[in-house]
Amino acid sequence: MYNRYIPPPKENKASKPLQVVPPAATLAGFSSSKPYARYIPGQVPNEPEPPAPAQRQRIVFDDTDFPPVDHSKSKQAIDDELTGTREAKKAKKSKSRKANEEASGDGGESELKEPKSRKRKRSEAEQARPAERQIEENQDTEEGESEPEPEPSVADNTEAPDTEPPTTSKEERKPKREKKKKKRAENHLKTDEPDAEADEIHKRHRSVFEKVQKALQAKDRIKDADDGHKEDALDEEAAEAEVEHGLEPLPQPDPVVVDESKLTYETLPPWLASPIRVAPDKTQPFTELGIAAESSEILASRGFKDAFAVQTAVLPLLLPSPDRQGDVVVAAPTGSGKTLSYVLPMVHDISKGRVTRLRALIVLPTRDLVQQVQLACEACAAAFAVSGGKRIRIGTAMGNRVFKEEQSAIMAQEQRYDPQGYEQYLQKRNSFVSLNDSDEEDDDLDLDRSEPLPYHVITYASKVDILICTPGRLVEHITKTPGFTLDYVRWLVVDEADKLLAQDFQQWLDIVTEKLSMGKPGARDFPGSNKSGVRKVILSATMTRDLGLLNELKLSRPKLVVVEGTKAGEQSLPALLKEFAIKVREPSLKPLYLVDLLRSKHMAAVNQDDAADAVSAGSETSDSESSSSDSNSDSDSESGSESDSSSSSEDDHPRPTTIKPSPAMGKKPALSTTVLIFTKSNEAALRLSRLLALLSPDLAPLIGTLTSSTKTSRRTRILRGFSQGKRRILVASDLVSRGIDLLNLEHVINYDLPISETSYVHRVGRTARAGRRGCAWALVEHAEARRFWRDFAGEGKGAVTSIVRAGKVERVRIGGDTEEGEFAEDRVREYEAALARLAREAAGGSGAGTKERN
Ligand SMILES: Nc1ncnc2c1ncn2[C@@H]1O[C@H](COP(=O)(O)OP(=O)(O)OP(=O)(O)O)[C@@H](O)[C@H]1O
Repeated sequence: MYNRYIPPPKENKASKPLQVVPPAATLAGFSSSKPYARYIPGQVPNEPEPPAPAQRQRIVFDDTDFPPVDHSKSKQAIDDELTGTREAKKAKKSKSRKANEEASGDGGESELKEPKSRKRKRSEAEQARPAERQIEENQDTEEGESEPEPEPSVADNTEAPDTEPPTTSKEERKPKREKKKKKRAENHLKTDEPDAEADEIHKRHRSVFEKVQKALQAKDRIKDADDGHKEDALDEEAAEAEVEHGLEPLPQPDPVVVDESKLTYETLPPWLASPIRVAPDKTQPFTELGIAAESSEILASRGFKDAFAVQTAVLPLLLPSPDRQGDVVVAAPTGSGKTLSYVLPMVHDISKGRVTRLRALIVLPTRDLVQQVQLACEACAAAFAVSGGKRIRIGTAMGNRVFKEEQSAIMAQEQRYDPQGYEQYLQKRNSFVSLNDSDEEDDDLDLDRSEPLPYHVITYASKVDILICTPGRLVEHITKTPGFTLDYVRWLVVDEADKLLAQDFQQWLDIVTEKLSMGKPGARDFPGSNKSGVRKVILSATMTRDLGLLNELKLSRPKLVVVEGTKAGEQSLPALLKEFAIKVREPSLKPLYLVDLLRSKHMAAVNQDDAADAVSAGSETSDSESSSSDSNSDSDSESGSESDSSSSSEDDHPRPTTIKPSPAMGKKPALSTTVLIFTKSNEAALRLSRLLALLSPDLAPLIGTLTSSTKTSRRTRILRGFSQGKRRILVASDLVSRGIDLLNLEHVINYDLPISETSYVHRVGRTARAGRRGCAWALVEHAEARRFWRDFAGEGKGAVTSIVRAGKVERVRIGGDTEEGEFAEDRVREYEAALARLAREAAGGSGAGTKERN
């Protein structure tokens, strides 16, 4: 807020060239749509000087170019002072000139030039004075000084002053000002050195100019850096915002350079420091890796023709070999085939036995993953049953049924004739009843309460060789299921290990490792070899770097397998994944950006070429089969959705297939590809899927919603519909971000950004699996731009991402109906109406915002 003094044009006064600078380059804090004049020191015009423009000008000065002036004085006082100063200076200069002439003996040539340039400088100084005054005023305001308001501009009264009216009246201020003037005049007279006061002011000017120059330089630097991605740089506004406040950049300490190689070798144990590396594109026939030809054929018929890279490295470590074998830790990208890498050798080993005992535990964090791994186990069990091996029985424990049902599905009880044992049982029971005289019923222990027949005892036996489970349910069986024992277990697999280790559900790991450390002699012997013990296989696409957590697993002679090109702590994305970022300019209209993306040309099938080959493992389910099973499973009741966990449950599970047009739809679907949209919460997923259906009714039948509260049977139905191409859009919370294998999924959209790099890797890793192509999209709001580019994309200042990718995240402009990216009014109205309807539905109890519809 200041008054501007605009000097009248001065005729016949040569001035330094004025360069018109576009408004974008205005000083911080000076915003104007008009161009302003800029003084370029040292630049001499070739053409005759144009007359000074009559309009108002902004002038940028070089602080060395004019003498400082006390702007609090009247014009007359300034002129007087300048004359005095000039005369004093003249005298001083002629003195020094004389001295110079004497010293240099140049014959007075410089004397001829000097008056001209001095004259020009003075003329500019006079012209510049008002602007200089403005800058000083600004500084004064910043410093909190209460300098008196300057007199209104002499030259320009047309522009109303920006300043607030002063709190004291002019009459009151006048005497004060006059006093000051007098004092200054006295000082001026008193001192023999008239430049002293001027020097002081000069210093202040210099400090202001230095600040201004620094701000300009900082702005130029940022502008230069941004030039590369000018148009679509999502973070450019954030960077500009830094400069616009006129803040000087604070001095920053030099970044600490971490010597990773040194760290790796000095601080990591050898097995972590020197992993086994495998090229990501390596493949090898299963027969070359020690799998019998007969079994390999069955595997091929199920879609597993050759071993994937990670399998070529892990199988030799886990299949029987004369070497001393140890535990295996696998850190490989999403969709690289980690599941088969442990299931194959495990089933191979167990199928050599005869008796069914619990030999293997596979621990996973979610029910969906349990079901998925069950499918892989079933496929491998079939492959090894042909070569005279035992048909492996596979069970699940994940809490999707009442506990008693689960108990009887994994444990069998028999009555065995044993009079002596029966006697002992009676004694034990009597002492137990007298000690715990309680009527309390505990349904969970029903199995234990079964009465033996007279002269018989009850014995328990495992119904399954492999138990695939969630950690919580495993602990329940260990503590509550009679006869459930880990004594014979010789395989422990922890998949999605970083998640399971970070969240120690019911101290599951302590309980399990304790049980595994005990055992009867010979119970853990591997058939056909002299080896004994528990083999541990630990896997994740985002393996933890926390040695403390890894130590809890009590690994024995571990080996680490990683995919080439990654270092300790890095997480690779699938090689055929392409990533895109869309700038959301108007966050309140974000759903419209999503609609536009779904409608854009980018939402096309990306695997059409190889679609015919892509029918994946075990995808025998035909459309007719699936539609009949679909109608059977329409009930949302959870109980009874699985009759026997040890039997094959293939019909209940989604099958990865290529996209087929659904006969039910009978016409070309509104979307030619498949999309998984991630939101930040269950509620957000439910709301977005409803909103999407309201905004694009033709997409409504294709949309499915998956949240952590979706019942298992409904979840299964939705996933099956998706893999059959009936549903093409899944809106989900992070529930499905880990492990879930939807082979026909081609696009992942991060509608809400994930909370961490790890979460980003798992989310986008739902596509581009098993050597197929896929695309990941992120809708990035302005406020999220910095985090997205730095943490996820690994671009820009201070990028610290641990994500390793083949390419770069591409910027794509999508959203809006006009050139400028604005949405047409009718679309905005339509959106607002949809929102209002959503609100009404939620308030009216139809629960659109919270209830699952699809
Ligand atoms: N050798 C193979 N040949 C063909 N397909 C395979 C092979 N191995 C695995 N697959 C398929 O690749 C897909 C991904 O495998 P899998 O689910 O094991 O990946 P993953 O590495 O565990 O991924 P995530 O880390 O996301 O859990 C599955 O559909 C699986 O059937």
